[in-house]
Amino acid sequence: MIELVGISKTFAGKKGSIHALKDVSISVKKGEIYGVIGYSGAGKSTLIRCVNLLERPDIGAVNVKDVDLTKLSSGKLREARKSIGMIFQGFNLLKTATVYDNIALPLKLSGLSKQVVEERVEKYLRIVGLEQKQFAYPSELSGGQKQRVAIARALAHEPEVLLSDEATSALDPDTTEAILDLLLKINKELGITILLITHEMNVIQRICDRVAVMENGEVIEEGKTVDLFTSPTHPTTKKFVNSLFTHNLSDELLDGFNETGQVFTLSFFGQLSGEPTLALVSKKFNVFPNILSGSITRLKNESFGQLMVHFKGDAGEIDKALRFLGEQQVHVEGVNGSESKNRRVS
Ligand SMILES: Nc1ncnc2c1ncn2[C@@H]1O[C@H](COP(=O)(O)OP(=O)(O)OP(=O)(O)O)[C@@H](O)[C@H]1O
Repeated sequence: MIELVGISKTFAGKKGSIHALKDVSISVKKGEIYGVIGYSGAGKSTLIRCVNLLERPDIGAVNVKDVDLTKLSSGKLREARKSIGMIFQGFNLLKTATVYDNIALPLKLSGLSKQVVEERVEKYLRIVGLEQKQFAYPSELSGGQKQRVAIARALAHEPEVLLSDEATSALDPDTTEAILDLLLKINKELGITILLITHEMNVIQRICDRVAVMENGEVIEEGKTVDLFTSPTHPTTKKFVNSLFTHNLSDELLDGFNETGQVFTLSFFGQLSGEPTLALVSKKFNVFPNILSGSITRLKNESFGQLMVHFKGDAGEIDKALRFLGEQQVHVEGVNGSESKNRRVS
């Protein structure tokens, strides 16, 4: 549905040129929710703005529905953009217009009849759950309600693709959850493909099928969300994944545990808890696992858990236990407090 092929973008900065995007390629399939995550300055905004050519890449192709938008005349580009909706962190609503008019005015400008405009506004206000607020002004709405209006405005053009530029970044956690649920509903019920950018791993975790991690204008890791959670390879990806799990154990404590055994984080996917597997470990091998901390989180369709475990026992037995865990699709990493050295076992 969306294919960015080898796009690069350079801006002229005060201290020289800034390479915001360096040979970036991503491919978003029809019907999926694709997330791009990165820290500030990674190039996410530039990337998403290239998809509808709000920003024109210096080189590379921007294929949407198999048409390279960079090759289109301005008239054809205007037409092609109709299939791409966009929502923003700051909502971008007209302050002097009611909720109804915020959605209706762009439709009228695109030449739709009065009747179609009315039908669309009503339909999409219903979908975002704001029928009661049609006569309100943006200043009378909460942040979440403003974002719902912006979503209704984008959907009212009946796009096939929705671009979301940090749409939940200005919202509190509960409102973020509600907006993410709405995006899931839009994706599922209306079949709209969603490409979003975010710096929050919980957004990726909750709704994305696939994800690209960006740093310094490059995609440093890309794949299914579940794979990124279970086996992140780049240190930045590991940092994002670990941001969801707080084990709250001091380095001193971990060093102490490592003197009396070995500490590992075990990542479980698709099982509610790792405990049955650990019970098996202690039964099969001469190893005593002691859970130090743990948490379970939900990905879009499955659960993902992480346990920090202290293994006591003979080093050879611990190695056998780790091999066994690897065979059970449990990902294991050694944890050294003060050295924060990680050892991937499987
Ligand atoms: N119009 C512009 N002119 C000059 N430099 C720009 C412009 N837009 C972006 N940049 C620079 O390009 C780089 C990538 O910026 P971009 O906004 O795409 O990153 P980001 O990952 O979205 O970060 P943030 O989350 O802070 O917006 C940054 O160094 C930024 O300063």
